[in-house]
Amino acid sequence: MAPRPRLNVNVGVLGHVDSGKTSLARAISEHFSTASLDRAPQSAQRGITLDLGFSSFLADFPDGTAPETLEAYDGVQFTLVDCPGHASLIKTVLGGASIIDLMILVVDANKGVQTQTAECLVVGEITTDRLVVAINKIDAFEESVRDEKVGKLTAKLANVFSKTKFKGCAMLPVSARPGGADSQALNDGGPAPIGIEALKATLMDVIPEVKRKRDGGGAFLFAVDHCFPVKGQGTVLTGTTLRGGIKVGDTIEIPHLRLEKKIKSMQMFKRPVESCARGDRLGICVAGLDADVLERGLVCEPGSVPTFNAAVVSANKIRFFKSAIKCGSKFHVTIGHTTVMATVTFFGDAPKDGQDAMADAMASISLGESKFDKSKEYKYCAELLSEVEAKEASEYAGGINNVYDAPAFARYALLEFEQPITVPTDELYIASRFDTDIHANTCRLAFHGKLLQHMNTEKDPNAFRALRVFKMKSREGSIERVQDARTVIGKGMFKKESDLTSFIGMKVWTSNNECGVIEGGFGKSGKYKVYFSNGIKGEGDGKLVLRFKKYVFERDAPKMQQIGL
Ligand SMILES: Nc1nc2c(ncn2[C@@H]2O[C@H](COP(=O)(O)OP(=O)(O)OP(=O)(O)O)[C@@H](O)[C@H]2O)c(=O)[nH]1
Repeated sequence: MAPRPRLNVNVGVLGHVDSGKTSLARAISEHFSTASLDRAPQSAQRGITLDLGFSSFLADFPDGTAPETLEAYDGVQFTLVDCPGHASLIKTVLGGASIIDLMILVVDANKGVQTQTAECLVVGEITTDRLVVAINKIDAFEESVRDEKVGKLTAKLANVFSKTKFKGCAMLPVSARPGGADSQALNDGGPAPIGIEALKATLMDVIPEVKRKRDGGGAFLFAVDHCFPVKGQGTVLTGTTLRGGIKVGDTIEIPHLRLEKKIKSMQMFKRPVESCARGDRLGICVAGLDADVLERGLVCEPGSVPTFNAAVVSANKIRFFKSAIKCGSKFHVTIGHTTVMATVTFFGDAPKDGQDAMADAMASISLGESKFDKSKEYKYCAELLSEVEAKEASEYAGGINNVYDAPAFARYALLEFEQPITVPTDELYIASRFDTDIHANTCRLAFHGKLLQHMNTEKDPNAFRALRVFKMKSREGSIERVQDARTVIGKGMFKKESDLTSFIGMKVWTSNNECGVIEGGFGKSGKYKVYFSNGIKGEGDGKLVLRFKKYVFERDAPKMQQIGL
């Protein structure tokens, strides 16, 4: 009989430099190993170090307390992903974003919220629904005042978090390493960590949620965090299954190398397995692969990960980012394990047909946060988001966007990458500014979102034709005379030499809000005929307004330069 699988829960451990992330990850694992010393047969399975930055512990259900729903599993394993410095933090966390089930945000009790605490919080908001705050180093407070000091800090932090989607999240005081580096390690008889059991009990709350999340299909996708040769066997790729599953004998692809390999064997927690599922930590063994060619990266079902150099994305500003974000500027865009420079063009939702709807749409777009350069990007609208997976776009805007307390902030962007990238098409991304001119103590994460549509202009020079991003334009003229009950002759909108052909069929409004259609030119002086199918009741003040769309990517779509409403 095949061994039962083990449910794996992935926990990102994030926080400001020196807040004690590694000490905490170690304390949780060490504490467990120490506690399990008298249960020798299992101890080998506990506190296994899976890879640099990855450690783990087995959930401990005292006899009879394991939920029935977990019967199909051979226990629950928590994998702690200790995220180090800032740059790698984003890569590590985004690389595994879809598998991080919850995040422990470590806050130094003596320092409170620091710059990177805020950055980590942003990463958490983007990538996970569950957050537990570990207020570390509480040993630094005298025992007589500890409760009072921790209480005050907790209240302060609760206020900070109340503005995020983690409002009301658990906050637990801990000391991962009482006395700090100067004290003896626990193994050497040093003081025991404080608050670890309570923290672990809180982590256990997430188990039912994780179980539900694991039932996901899709093409196999695997985030490799380590690659090494094993003598006589082949090359082993260790990592986390982001989605889908595979079996021994299946073929996998390393997409950025376009290299396909057959799976010889697989291991989970040091035991051979025949298949795997979403969320599993796994070692995949293949033959004939040079371990040096792949350090971190993706493995997928052959052909399921495309290469492209431009993408339409949803875009949400990160509220801690203080510099201007402008159309045409460049950002570092991190998608999975890939970071590449991209030029960005922002645009908003397309207005609905009709004048008022258009005014509404423009107004809601301009309600966004003030640091965007309003003179430019607010004028851009996209009409084909329905063709650009609008469903996903709206779901996404509805979910993530609310995090930022700016419901009207939903917008989209075109990212033009400096090099082609090979990443899954439904990934999250974060755009950041790592330039030196931005001082390191400000948030460098500028905006984020999800890939909606990808394009490869190297392969298809007309790729932007599908992307109908436009600016709203208007022209004003006046009624020269009413020709009959349904037709007026207008003037003052076009020059004598203008070619009116592209304006034929476009809608024109009177100041009474009656709508007619340009039928064609009239005479040779730039005059035109406007036909009102319902008849024209009155001239109003005699003004005629033409509103039309002018396409932003006209260089690629000359025929779509402008279209009337
Ligand atoms: N007093 C005290 N010191 C602690 C505690 N936890 C960690 N430290 C000390 O804080 C320092 C930083 O701890 P680390 O665990 O390396 O912190 P980190 O957040 O992983 O650091 P980076 O990975 O470099 O960002 C070390 O000197 C630890 O010994 C604690 O509970 N109390």
